[in-house]
Amino acid sequence: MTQSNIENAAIEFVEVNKSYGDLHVVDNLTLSIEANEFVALLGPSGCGKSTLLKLISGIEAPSAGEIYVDGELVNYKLPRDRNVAMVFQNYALYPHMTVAQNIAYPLKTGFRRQFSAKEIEEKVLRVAEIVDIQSQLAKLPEHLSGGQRQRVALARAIIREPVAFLMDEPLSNLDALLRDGMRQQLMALHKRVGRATLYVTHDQLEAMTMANRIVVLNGGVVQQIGTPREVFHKPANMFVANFVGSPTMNFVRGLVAEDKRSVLLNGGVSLATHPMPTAEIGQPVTIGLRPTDLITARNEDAENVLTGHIFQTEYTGADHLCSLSLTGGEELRVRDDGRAMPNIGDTKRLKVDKDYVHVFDAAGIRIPSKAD
Ligand SMILES: Nc1ncnc2c1ncn2[C@@H]1O[C@H](COP(=O)(O)OP(=O)(O)OP(=O)(O)O)[C@@H](O)[C@H]1O
Repeated sequence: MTQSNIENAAIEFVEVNKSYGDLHVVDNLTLSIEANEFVALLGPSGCGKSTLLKLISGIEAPSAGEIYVDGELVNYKLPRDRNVAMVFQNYALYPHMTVAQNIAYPLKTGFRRQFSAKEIEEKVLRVAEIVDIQSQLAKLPEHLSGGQRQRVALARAIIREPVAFLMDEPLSNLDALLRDGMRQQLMALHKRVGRATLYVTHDQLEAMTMANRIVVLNGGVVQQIGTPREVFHKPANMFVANFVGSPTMNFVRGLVAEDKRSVLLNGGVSLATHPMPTAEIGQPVTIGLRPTDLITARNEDAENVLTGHIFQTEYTGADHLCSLSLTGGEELRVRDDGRAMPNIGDTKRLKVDKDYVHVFDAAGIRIPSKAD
């Protein structure tokens, strides 16, 4: 088939595989990205994120499967004939060209060569204004800051009016403060330009704050595809649970109780969960509790309460992270929601709502509950 079956998909992968020799880098990926959608590819170094962008742009060819851009099969198309624009981490600007020449470059090459000099000048000015770089047009890239170079790279991508933007860690060369600002600018830009964006990052905060949907990858295998809320609140497995969210989720061991609507931790504490019809009574499980979901229990609270001693504290400015040793011997990190300085050796009673008790089986897969 040379036409995609899915209406409105800007990019579509159908059963795509990619190997480099014996190394399997993309494992049977099927994914469709709508026009206007902002999708983050999130995963650790080497999990195959950049490879996916290279497959769409045509820098690499898939070992098997089909890739569609704007409904058209592109497997056999040259990179310059695929209407997508890459934005790289290192900006990839031409050092001997001015900012204006860099931005204009895509209009003078490939299949968009039909513009007059005046039209090009007008378009350059228009996109330079979109990214607020219009006062720097005559400069060479070496005379720009990192943030300004990144905006030139964006302008050069926008001027092509592509079906999709492919962004490979575009903010990772910027310092933390600039990155925060650029993140907001990129989101505003996405709203304004309104094209499908596939955004590669290993930074879960970037993915959570910017994306409509997140594809979590590990070792070339999709772990979960979902909205930021879905991957945060209903992680499909322990990899996702651990990779998304900061500070990272705590994991403690336990068993499924007889009612299949609670778990028993080592040390005998019982935590209520939503009903888990597919769980087996006595099944060994790992229980995931986010440090931010454990709150100080009130005196009258008796259910879903954990007690432990503080053995370490970390001050973050906004709050304290306390490491606790529980009565059953397990350890937990918790965000201290009080203003007072916690002390080593203090006893803490913590309460967790059953909505926030995540249960995983021995293979690390989420045990679904009736609330899922
Ligand atoms: N041309 C190539 N030849 C052989 N192996 C490659 C090639 N390109 C990438 N790889 C390997 O494929 C795997 C995935 O690489 P990829 O660049 O897609 O990872 P990534 O998730 O983008 O990582 P990072 O965040 O570090 O950029 C890695 O193990 C990498 O070493």
